[in-house]
Amino acid sequence: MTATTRIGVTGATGRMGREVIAAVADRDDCEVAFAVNREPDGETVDGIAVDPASEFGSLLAAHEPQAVIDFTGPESATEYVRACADAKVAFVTGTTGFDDDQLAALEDAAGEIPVLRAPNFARGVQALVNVIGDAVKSLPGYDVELVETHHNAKRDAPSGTANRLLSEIEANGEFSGRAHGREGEAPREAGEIGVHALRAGDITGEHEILLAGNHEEVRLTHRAEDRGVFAAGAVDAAAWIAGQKAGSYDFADVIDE
Ligand SMILES: NC(=O)C1=CN([C@@H]2O[C@H](COP(=O)(O)OP(=O)(O)OC[C@H]3O[C@@H](n4cnc5c(N)ncnc54)[C@H](OP(=O)(O)O)[C@@H]3O)[C@@H](O)[C@H]2O)C=CC1
Ligand SMILES: O=C(O)C1=N[C@H](C(=O)O)C[C@H](O)C1
Repeated sequence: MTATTRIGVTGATGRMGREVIAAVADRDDCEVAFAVNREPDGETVDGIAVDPASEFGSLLAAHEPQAVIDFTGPESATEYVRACADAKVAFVTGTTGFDDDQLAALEDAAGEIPVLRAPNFARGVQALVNVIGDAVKSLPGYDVELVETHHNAKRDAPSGTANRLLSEIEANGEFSGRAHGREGEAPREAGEIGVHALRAGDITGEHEILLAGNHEEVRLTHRAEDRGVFAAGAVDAAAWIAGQKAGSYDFADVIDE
């Protein structure tokens, strides 16, 4: 008999929180231990009662989940990870837009519990992260432009995924800096990476990297067609992290195992 991973869900009434609860229900080896949101109004999601975030600490103590899955905002994720560290519960976050202090808080917690942070839980994006460095290395001197497109309620720009891809690109080529959007009269500077964030409608999430030079172009595109893809990856991560020791992990650790 496989052990059941009991999962606490934050941001439960948000776009991703709802998907996470549905993804947990799709699996035989996981269950929702509890769900919270900032100020729920007696809501339920898929029959699960959503409690106020102010009760998070006492819910951890009462339900003893093996992991928490968080898709909220950087400030609240930082508060949740501290409470998880105090309760010795593993923490998986897909939240993006962390500043350096918030990233340091996640690192601190990772000294006490397993913490997995991934800006994108789609397996296709992980594949893109794996190959983009080689593509850039193979095409030195080519112009690189990144375009990410998301729904009109997304707060952070560029997306967390874009930042992750940009780190890989920068680590594998000679670039002078990032140019965010463009206007005015100057031509493109050699060595800059163009970065463009589009926000429109309910687009789930698209990332495209264009490499152009030598009278040719290469376009590497990932398009998420459904948020369920991200949620399924996050639940895979929670099931995996429950057995890990304290430390910082990313989605590649889950996929590579
Ligand atoms: N890693 C990945 O694969 C993916 C990552 N994301 C990231 O996940 C995050 C959430 O995205 P999404 O679900 O679309 O956003 P939503 O705004 O739809 O949901 C966020 C939820 O978190 C709650 N929340 C926000 N701030 C707080 C707080 N301070 N305390 C308690 N609860 C809070 C919100 O509550 P309220 O309703 O009260 O505002 C809301 O229910 C974003 O950072 C996004 O970039 C998104 C998709 C995939
Ligand atoms: O906010 C979103 O919706 C998404 N956010 C993540 C990001 O910032 O990269 C992942 C995905 O693209 C959807």
